[in-house]
Amino acid sequence: MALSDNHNQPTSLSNERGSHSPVKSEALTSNLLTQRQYATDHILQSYQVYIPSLPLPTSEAPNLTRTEDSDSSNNDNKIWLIFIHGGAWRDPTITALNSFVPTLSHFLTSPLQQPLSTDSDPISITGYISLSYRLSRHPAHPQTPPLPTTPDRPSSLRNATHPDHISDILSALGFLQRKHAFGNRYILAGHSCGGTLAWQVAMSRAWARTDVFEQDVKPPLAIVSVCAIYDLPLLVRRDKDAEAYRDFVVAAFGDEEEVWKGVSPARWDGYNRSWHGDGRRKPVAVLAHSREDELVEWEQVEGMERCLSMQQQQQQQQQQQQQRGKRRNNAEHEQEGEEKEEVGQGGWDGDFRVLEIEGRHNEIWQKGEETARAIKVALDMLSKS
Ligand SMILES: N[C@@H](CC(=O)c1ccccc1NC=O)C(=O)O
Repeated sequence: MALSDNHNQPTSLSNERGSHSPVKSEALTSNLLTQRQYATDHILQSYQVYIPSLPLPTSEAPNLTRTEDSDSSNNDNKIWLIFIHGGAWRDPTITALNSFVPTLSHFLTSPLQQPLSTDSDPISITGYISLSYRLSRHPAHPQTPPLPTTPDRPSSLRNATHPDHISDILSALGFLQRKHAFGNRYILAGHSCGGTLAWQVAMSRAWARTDVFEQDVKPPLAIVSVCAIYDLPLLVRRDKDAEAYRDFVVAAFGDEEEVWKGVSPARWDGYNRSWHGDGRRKPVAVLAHSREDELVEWEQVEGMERCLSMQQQQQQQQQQQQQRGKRRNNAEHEQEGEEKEEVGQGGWDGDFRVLEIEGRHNEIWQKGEETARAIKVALDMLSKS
């Protein structure tokens, strides 16, 4: 099977989309986005950004420094949306721009942008970002030997291997957190392997070769993973097209199954340590998956659901233990300090939902509607948390 077919011309799909998603709005939406670099070694270390409160750059002064460095109010309810595209860590035809524009269009043209509650200060999105990151090799997209890299000519070669992809995502988040000072006030959304990368941020592992500052990255308030890969060994063990799947996993992660396990979000048992609330809000996740997804099957989301449920149960058990401990302590007139000793070993205190969405794997990012819906669910969960 050619894993790269039928998705690489997203604009040509506009004919199939019907009247609810006019092409014009997508063309307008892409004009709202500006491309920037978060690092300078590779052309793919870039991002697309749209900050509605800022004037757009004019053609006379495209690089004019706007007020964006200081735009991030400390308002707790103003949060950022950061998107990570899919493409099996390697497909150069799925980009930060084309994979995000349909979703962004839905935010900007549908009632999703309306206040979510009757609160005087509802949660709202203050900036939209879509990240690029270095890609692995792809046999269907051969590369002519690129020109040598110089300080003003970053590399364009696609030969990344783990941990380059996650390292770029962490560099980007660190850069953006320093630039816009949004801390943990962001939703990290990703499609397919972009969802995997989003969860790897929440795993907060010291990925080999990542720089120290990247480990200071604050994980998000919410993760929205759409059609995501959660378990690499399970993905490769499938009956159908196993070789094609193995190819892209090996291109990105090498051929050691232990490495595949270590990077799989559904096999991480430390979310309690790596991704917890900030005292005011619990972390929130939406696992959006379609039963029509022909590339990443439903069993992937089931594995992640089991993983998170188990860690939530540990949390509940621990809370019950603490309650019992407190009652005992009260009864025995113990000193306050002792009950604190029981805290810290527990499970994950987050909240998550599996959201069934509709459509085939690539159709979902091409149309954007279901991704926008999943993000809206996360916003609702956040506004109640
Ligand atoms: N278009 C990709 C394939 C792809 O995106 C994919 C295929 C199977 C399962 C998941 C996939 N993408 C996840 O990011 C390729 O050409 O390799």
